[in-house]
Amino acid sequence: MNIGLIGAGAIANFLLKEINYARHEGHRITSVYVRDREKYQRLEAEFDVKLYTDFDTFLESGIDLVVEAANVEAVRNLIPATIRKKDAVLISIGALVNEALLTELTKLARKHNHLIHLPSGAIGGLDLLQNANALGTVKNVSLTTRKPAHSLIDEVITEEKVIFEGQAADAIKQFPKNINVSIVLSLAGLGIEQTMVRIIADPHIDKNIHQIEMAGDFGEASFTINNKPLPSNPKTSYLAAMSILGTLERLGKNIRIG
Ligand SMILES: NC(=O)C1=CN([C@@H]2O[C@H](COP(=O)(O)OP(=O)(O)OC[C@H]3O[C@@H](n4cnc5c(N)ncnc54)[C@H](O)[C@@H]3O)[C@@H](O)[C@H]2O)C=CC1
Ligand SMILES: O=C([O-])CC(=O)C(=O)O
Repeated sequence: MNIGLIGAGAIANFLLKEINYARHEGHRITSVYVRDREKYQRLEAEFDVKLYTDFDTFLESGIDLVVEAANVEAVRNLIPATIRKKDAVLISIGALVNEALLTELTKLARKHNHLIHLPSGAIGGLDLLQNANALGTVKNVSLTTRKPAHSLIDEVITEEKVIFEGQAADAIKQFPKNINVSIVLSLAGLGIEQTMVRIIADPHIDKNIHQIEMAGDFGEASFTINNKPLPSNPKTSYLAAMSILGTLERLGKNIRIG
């Protein structure tokens, strides 16, 4: 499968190394869409890819699927055109807090017979949540995210500080680079208004910690994910990048788990 990548930052570089160097069977990144060709020119030789700054030409470059690893604006601006022509894997899932965009993408995917894959990113438990809510009987879902203070705020603090408490709908608007996980959790469960989020800036940790609690007629479940950050962008967890790889690997399988 020839993959087209949007973005050339921390997650994109992880994917280029893992897919094109390790030569994952059946997958290869062949095209990368960037806004600044000069800045990323070295990638062409390093990973044997072609860079594009024109999005239509990128979409027509012989790719089978698009992976977005850029930001929420890129999802808003580029994925409607993508989904008319290709399947897509999105990681800046926070963009889907916009219900009009979510509806538009759902309609386009159905009309053009394409799939939108939303990897579980830096969290887990989404299979359990969807199963537990099969009868609509999950009552509460909450996420507490704790990150190193410098990833979240400019202020220097010596004690941990709760910097957000409220609905996922508002959390992603205030922290679009840090809490995409709250939106995939919302989409898997109770929606953006009923999924409650707390964000804590902690000056004493070096991991991105996500704690999920859920309760309903099925019982209760809780998950804590202590994520190592990606060295090239500590806001982003290593697992988030790996979840795209995992999603791509599962595409070709005839047995689906979960
Ligand atoms: N769902 C999840 O669990 C997670 C999602 N994320 C999200 O993944 C995205 C990528 O993360 P990183 O690679 O760590 O960020 P990064 O900041 O290292 O890289 C983003 C890259 O995208 C490029 N970019 C931005 N807009 C673009 C556009 N319109 N077209 C082409 N390139 C564009 C930037 O120039 C930059 O090189 C971010 O939106 C981040 O918030 C990050 C971690 C977890
Ligand atoms: O990588 C993480 O731990 C979570 C993150 O940045 C996001 O959800 O946007």
